[in-house]
Amino acid sequence: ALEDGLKKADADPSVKAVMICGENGKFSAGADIRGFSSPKTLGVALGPIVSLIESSEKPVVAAIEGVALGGGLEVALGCHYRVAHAKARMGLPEVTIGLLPGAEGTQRLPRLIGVPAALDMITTGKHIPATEALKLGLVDEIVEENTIEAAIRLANKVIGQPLGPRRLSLKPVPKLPNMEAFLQEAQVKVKRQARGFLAPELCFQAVQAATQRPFAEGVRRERELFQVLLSSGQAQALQYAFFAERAVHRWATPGGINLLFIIFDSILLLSLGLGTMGQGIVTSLVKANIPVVALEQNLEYLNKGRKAVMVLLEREAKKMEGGAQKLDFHNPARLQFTVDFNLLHDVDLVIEAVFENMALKKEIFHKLSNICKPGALLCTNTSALDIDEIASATSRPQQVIGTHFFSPAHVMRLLEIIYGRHTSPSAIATAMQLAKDMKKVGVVVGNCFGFVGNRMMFPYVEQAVFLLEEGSRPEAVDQVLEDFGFKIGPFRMSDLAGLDVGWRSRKGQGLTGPSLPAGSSARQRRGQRYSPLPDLLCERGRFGQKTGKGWYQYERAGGRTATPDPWIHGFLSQYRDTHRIETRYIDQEEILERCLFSLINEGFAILAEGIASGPEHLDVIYLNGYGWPKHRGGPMFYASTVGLPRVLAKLQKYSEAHPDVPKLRPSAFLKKLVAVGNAPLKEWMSYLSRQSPKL
Ligand SMILES: CCCCCCCC(=O)CC(=O)SCCNC(=O)CCNC(=O)[C@H](O)C(C)(C)COP(=O)(O)OP(=O)(O)OC[C@H]1O[C@@H](n2cnc3c(N)ncnc32)[C@H](O)[C@@H]1OP(=O)(O)O
Ligand SMILES: NC(=O)C1=CN([C@@H]2O[C@H](COP(=O)(O)OP(=O)(O)OC[C@H]3O[C@@H](n4cnc5c(N)ncnc54)[C@H](O)[C@@H]3O)[C@@H](O)[C@H]2O)C=CC1
Repeated sequence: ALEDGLKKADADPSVKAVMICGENGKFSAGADIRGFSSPKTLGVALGPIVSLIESSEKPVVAAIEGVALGGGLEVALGCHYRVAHAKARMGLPEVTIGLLPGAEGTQRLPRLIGVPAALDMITTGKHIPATEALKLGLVDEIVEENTIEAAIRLANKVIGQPLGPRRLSLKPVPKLPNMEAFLQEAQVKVKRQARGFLAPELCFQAVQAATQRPFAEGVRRERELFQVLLSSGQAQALQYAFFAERAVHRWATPGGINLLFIIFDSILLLSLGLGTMGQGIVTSLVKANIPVVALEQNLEYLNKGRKAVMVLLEREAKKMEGGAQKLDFHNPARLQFTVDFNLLHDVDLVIEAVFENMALKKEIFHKLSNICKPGALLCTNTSALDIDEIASATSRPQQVIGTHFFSPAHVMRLLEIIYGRHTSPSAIATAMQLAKDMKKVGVVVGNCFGFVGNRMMFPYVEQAVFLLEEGSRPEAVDQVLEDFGFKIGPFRMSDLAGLDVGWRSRKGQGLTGPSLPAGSSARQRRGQRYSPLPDLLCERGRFGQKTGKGWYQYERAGGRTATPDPWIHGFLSQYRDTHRIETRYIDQEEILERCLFSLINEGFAILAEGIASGPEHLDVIYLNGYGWPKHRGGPMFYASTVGLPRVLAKLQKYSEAHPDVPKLRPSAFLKKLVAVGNAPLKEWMSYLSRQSPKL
């Protein structure tokens, strides 16, 4: 249609200029992402249309409202002038779906805004606001009122002016005094951050081509690189992740009730507990413009928490400087700190984040139930405790729900929303809306120990520790998983989070410490293999980064640079001697498969139990809360690319070698999916006789 319209306009002498706009206040979100996997649309090329726009003999002005993303922005780059609404956003996000701007964008953008800014936009895929676009020279004008009228005004003004200087393909790429050195440094940075993710590196190469070749040759290079990415499994994984993230917003209860209309504008929210999590939660709420009261148990904790929150908010305010939105956190109507429980009367929603202790949580929920107004929703940030038991301490279990944030809560996007036996649909809807307002990804899951994310994480960490017992080292295991794409491996992660957290939980479960029955075997608990290694480290005061020693050593307590620790190596070999374990060489494949396949196996068990609605939910949880590499699409998608028969065969092999490790025993659901012929991921749930009874 664009092509037809342009040709008509060119042929009609009464037409003096052309304005291109979108419908309903949006310019364009780019290509239809679903189209990339459909052979029908592969033949359609946008590049030649962009060239056609640029070569028009009549001025073409883009009127950008809402978004101009991907192919949409490339269309705008073909226009001779660009007018944007002040609230519009622009970007070339192709890299985030595993591609590069394939309609000549990598060649035009550097010619317009220079190599550093273009490289930044293209390799990160970030959306920039119109104000920034104006500063960069990406748009010619921004307006507060009617963009289309402003674009028409501009078009009328420029009729008759020479178009040559406005055709980006004819412009040289602006020179940098040190282009060579700049590009080298930029490439190193892109590679370091990409960790096996192809698209940023190929985006870089396409922009580099713009600096080295004439426009037409640069376009050819862009096309070649685009084809490489298009046929890579990584692009498919990222596009799957894009739609999976949107699919988790569509949830329904068994009766099909779906309520998502709760508005948070005037809600007063209470955050209870201002420790590590409370601080991040309060920061996120203020950022989301939700009035909040933060409550602590005494003035000492309150002042400590307030200070930490203020530091976080100052930092956030700095990041937002120059933008349209301001953080309003000095206003007591927006943020209050208190130790006065009487303020609970007025709040609409409470998020509890006190110590992880069932008796304390029950005591608090009982109090909340007595004090809060009848409609108030009571949320708990517990990471593993039973939501139903917490709800049983209240007279309104239908209004109790788990809202499991991830640390640091003002950064991590995931919010696991845990539905108890009595939780009402409107409570779920409210929590989902809260996630949306906080710009987080809410995923509704059922209630079980560890919920979804942590429950899948337990076998992964367990395998990592077993591998140490058998002969590996923390740095070897971490390296394999970091090469796979995780930002940090399990041991670095455990040092960061603090080994004492798990130790406390294991003591609570009677797996170690004074409550462990006398005469228990060192490496067995309840008939299953158990590794006391993490407990032994804790007993020696090695809690990780906070104490300067854990699975690694650090420069000081609180230090962040992990160095392999010879003490650990000696300790491990002594441990193996004590327990008569023969040290063996463990290769990378075994490390990867045992850690990942045990996690995936747990995922199948979760699906079969109806704790999550589908594999996409598990993948969204892992992509947004656990640093699973995006270009691998999440654990369940990854399993589908490896092939379920292979996952099953490997689990069977490892399970036979370690019969006392139940988490390696293949789940019945996985076996069933293999038996029906390696069903594709989209069909998995149709092989369960009862779907999501808990949702
Ligand atoms: C002709 C082929 C020739 C190819 C030549 C190469 C051209 C290229 O260089 C390649 C490209 O353009 S690739 C596409 C680049 N564009 C993007 O990545 C934008 C992705 N979308 C967004 O960021 C947000 O949805 C956005 C900011 C737009 C809106 O966010 P919201 O939070 O308001 O809404 P969402 O819930 O995200 O989205 C609403 C519904 O729209 C669907 N959707 C959005 N963008 C889409 C897109 N580009 N393709 C297909 N579906 C898309 C989205 O899935 C959601 O659907 P439902 O969940 O069913 O409602
Ligand atoms: N730290 C983490 O990475 C994550 C923790 N969680 C969960 O979040 C909750 C809080 O954890 P953290 O913030 O790490 O703990 P924390 O120990 O840093 O903070 C807990 C805070 O609760 C306050 N508190 C205790 N009793 C109180 C009472 N009666 N009234 C008001 N405040 C009270 C304490 O003074 C303390 O400031 C726990 O349930 C934990 O399992 C969930 C996700 C991640």
